[in-house]
Amino acid sequence: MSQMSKEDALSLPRHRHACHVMLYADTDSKLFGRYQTKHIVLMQMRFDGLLGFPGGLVDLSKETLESGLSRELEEELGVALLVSPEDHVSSSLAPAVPNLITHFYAKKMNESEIKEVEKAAVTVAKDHGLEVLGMVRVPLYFFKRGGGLPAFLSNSFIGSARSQLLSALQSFGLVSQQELAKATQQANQMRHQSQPR
Ligand SMILES: O=c1[nH]cnc2c1ncn2[C@@H]1O[C@H](COP(=O)(O)OP(=O)(O)O)[C@@H](O)[C@H]1O
Repeated sequence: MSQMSKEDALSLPRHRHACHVMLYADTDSKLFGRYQTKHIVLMQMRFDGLLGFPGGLVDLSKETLESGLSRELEEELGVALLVSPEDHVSSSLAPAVPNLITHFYAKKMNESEIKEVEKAAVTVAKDHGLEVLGMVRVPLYFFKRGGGLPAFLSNSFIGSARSQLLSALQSFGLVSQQELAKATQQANQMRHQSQPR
């Protein structure tokens, strides 16, 4: 991923710009009544079967990065979520799409706000069942045989969504560096094992 500042990205004349956001919250909920889950992180299953973050292309002739992202969120999540310039995390050239810059944001909410988003995404969001097949929570824990975060990371992701997720989990302190290294290593093994022979 070739990162650049938001200002440098905005000064490139012929590039298209896409913005995506990681919504997250702290939680006390216990899985099976026993395992502390600590954090909620939202991603979505896209129409193409790939995992990604909510968001999309913005039109800088009509809107700012943040207002374009809020418009996309309204369509995909069914709620008007304000994303501010302070929520910006990184801007990068897209790995496989020419002339595309992806801007990544992260917004911390509380657990009840996240639940409202999940509810609206199913009930009122225009894109539900079409461009977006469903919101998913990222399992941030480990179970035996690679269950949890390693299994989640062994799925297929759109563009740089997987590396955006990994760097955000680390920089916001949601998963330790050591656990992330273990998760990516196990995920790679799982991907390898599931290749057709
Ligand atoms: O979660 C993501 N992280 C990084 N890049 C993404 C993510 N989702 C989509 N992209 C990239 O951004 C481009 C436009 O995104 P998206 O498909 O969400 O926009 P659209 O709904 O406006 O068409 C995609 O072609 C893809 O390369």
